[in-house]
Amino acid sequence: MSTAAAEAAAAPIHVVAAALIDADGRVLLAQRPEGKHLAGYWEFPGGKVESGESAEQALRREILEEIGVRVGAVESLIRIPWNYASKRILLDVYRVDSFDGVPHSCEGQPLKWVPAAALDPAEMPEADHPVIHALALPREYLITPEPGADTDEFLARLDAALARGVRLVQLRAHRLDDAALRSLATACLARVRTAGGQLLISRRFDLVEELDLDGVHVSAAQLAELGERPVTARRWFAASCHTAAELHMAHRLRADFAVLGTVAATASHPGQPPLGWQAFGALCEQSSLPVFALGGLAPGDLGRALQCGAQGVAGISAFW
Ligand SMILES: Nc1nc2c([nH]c(=O)n2[C@H]2C[C@H](O)[C@@H](COP(=O)(O)OP(=O)(O)OP(=O)(O)O)O2)c(=O)[nH]1
Ligand SMILES: [Mg+2]
Repeated sequence: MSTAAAEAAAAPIHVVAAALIDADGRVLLAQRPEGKHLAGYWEFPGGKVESGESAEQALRREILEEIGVRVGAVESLIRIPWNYASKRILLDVYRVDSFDGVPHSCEGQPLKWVPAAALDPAEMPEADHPVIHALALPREYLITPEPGADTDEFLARLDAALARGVRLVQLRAHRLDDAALRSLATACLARVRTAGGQLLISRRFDLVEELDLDGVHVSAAQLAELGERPVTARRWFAASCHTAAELHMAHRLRADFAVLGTVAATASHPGQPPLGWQAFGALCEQSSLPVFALGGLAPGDLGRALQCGAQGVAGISAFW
């Protein structure tokens, strides 16, 4: 193979797609036509970026051509590198909340609106499964500090974070005995659920069903030991990662999202050399999972994280 041919073979097909969301929080899906790759599956409208076009230009063109609406502001949601048997794609998905016109089928493809919470991976292409998770996840992920003796103060801090808008929380309590952990997790769950949020527990996947928690977040060391996904599909399965190999392992074990760090230097992990934003961004781009940036960050770092292709920012002290 010539060098040019090898490069062409190595470059994935850049596909842009829109998660078009209406005022009721429903997402527009289109059915792929007979005779094409992934025929019959329901996809996000979109198509290939043509030469000379930016991703956003391609998105606007494809959406106008396929469903006849003019797209307003767009927000990058997730970029998914994916290998099908017959082709490699980079599925570049944007969230579109504002558009002009009523979507209609311009190319004969059936369309339907589906509530975001009811998107069914079984009827969508495999590359789209991480998009379903990205749509369901917020931009901020709060990880609690290790609880001290004062439970009331801990719960008051949690209430304050929820009042500030936090909706995804990981209870990270490694030093409590089982009885105290069960009791604190139950108290946290009630508060988080009242706020319309979701509670994951650090490491203890054995407690997820028993306490009806929303999921588990495992350490990188646990990830290496697990043979399979430790919770059912209706719970979150998240993993802490620091390297490309760990992100790959998280994907292989069917994790729903990852937390990647340490991005910046932190007082809590002084020995750990930070990745920096550039290396963080490069790892994020290679991963097909939604990835939260962690380590020495504050909620104000969200913009930077999104530029790197992250789902959002995670943190302990600055978020608590
Ligand atoms: N538009 C879109 N394509 C998707 C999604 N998920 C997914 O795997 N794909 C794949 C299917 C195709 O291989 C490729 C999209 O290309 P396309 O729609 O422009 O092309 P096509 O297969 O219709 O083929 P062509 O005739 O245009 O060459 O990306 C998705 O959600 N939306
Ligand atoms: Mg298309």
